[in-house]
Amino acid sequence: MKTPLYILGAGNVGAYLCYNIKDFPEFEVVGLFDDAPEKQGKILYGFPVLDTITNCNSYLKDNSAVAICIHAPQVKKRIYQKIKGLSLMFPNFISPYAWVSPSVKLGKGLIIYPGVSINYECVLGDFVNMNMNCAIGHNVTVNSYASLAPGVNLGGFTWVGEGVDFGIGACTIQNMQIGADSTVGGQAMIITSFPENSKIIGVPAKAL
Ligand SMILES: CC(=O)SCCNC(=O)CCNC(=O)[C@H](O)C(C)(C)COP(=O)(O)OP(=O)(O)OC[C@H]1O[C@@H](n2cnc3c(N)ncnc32)[C@H](O)[C@@H]1OP(=O)(O)O
Repeated sequence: MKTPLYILGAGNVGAYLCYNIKDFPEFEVVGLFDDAPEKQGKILYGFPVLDTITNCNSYLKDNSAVAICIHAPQVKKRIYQKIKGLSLMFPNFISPYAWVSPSVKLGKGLIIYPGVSINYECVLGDFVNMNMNCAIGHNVTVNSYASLAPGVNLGGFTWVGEGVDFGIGACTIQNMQIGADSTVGGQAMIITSFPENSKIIGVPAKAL
């Protein structure tokens, strides 16, 4: 019997999971939740939008499987804080077309897209998203709620703080530290570490 799955977020990440749910054959999607008024009552990506995320608690029964399908780190964190008191499961959705070294430590609620490679002794916190073709070098730590857009490349021993939002194609050399809640612009090339709440752009990357 398949596990019923509730998807929080009917945007791009939710669409990815709905369209590719066959890659995770143990789950069947019951429906989505989204706070956008225009999405209410619609069928999106083949599944119904059941209600708002604000109202989702009343639908989620004990041991329901839930995927928080949101890119924005702060929004993911806020949603998890709202539902964490319920007895829910937060499975990892790691594409069968990704490569994850067996020595990687995995949190919960991960969404890892096709083409991602993660090398040995990395550590991923909870609710980390990695979009297509990210390449994560050895001994990298990516803390909870961080989101990586397509094609992010992290050098060995990079440390990514909680809630960092990495833009498309951004890179670090080895041993970099990116403070919590920072935003990294598309195509930034990071060659020095940055404190928390930085906005980082350019080649070589500088604080905006
Ligand atoms: C599948 C998908 O679609 S995944 C999503 C892919 N999208 C991304 O990766 C988005 C990443 N976001 C960015 O790169 C954004 O531009 C941010 C977050 C860095 C900056 O956004 P904002 O704070 O709104 O900055 P804003 O657009 O006002 O630009 C401020 C300045 O920075 C420059 N700038 C903005 N982004 C970048 C960038 N990635 N690289 C270099 N310069 C940049 C602008 O040209 C502008 O310069 P100016 O002041 O000389 O005119």
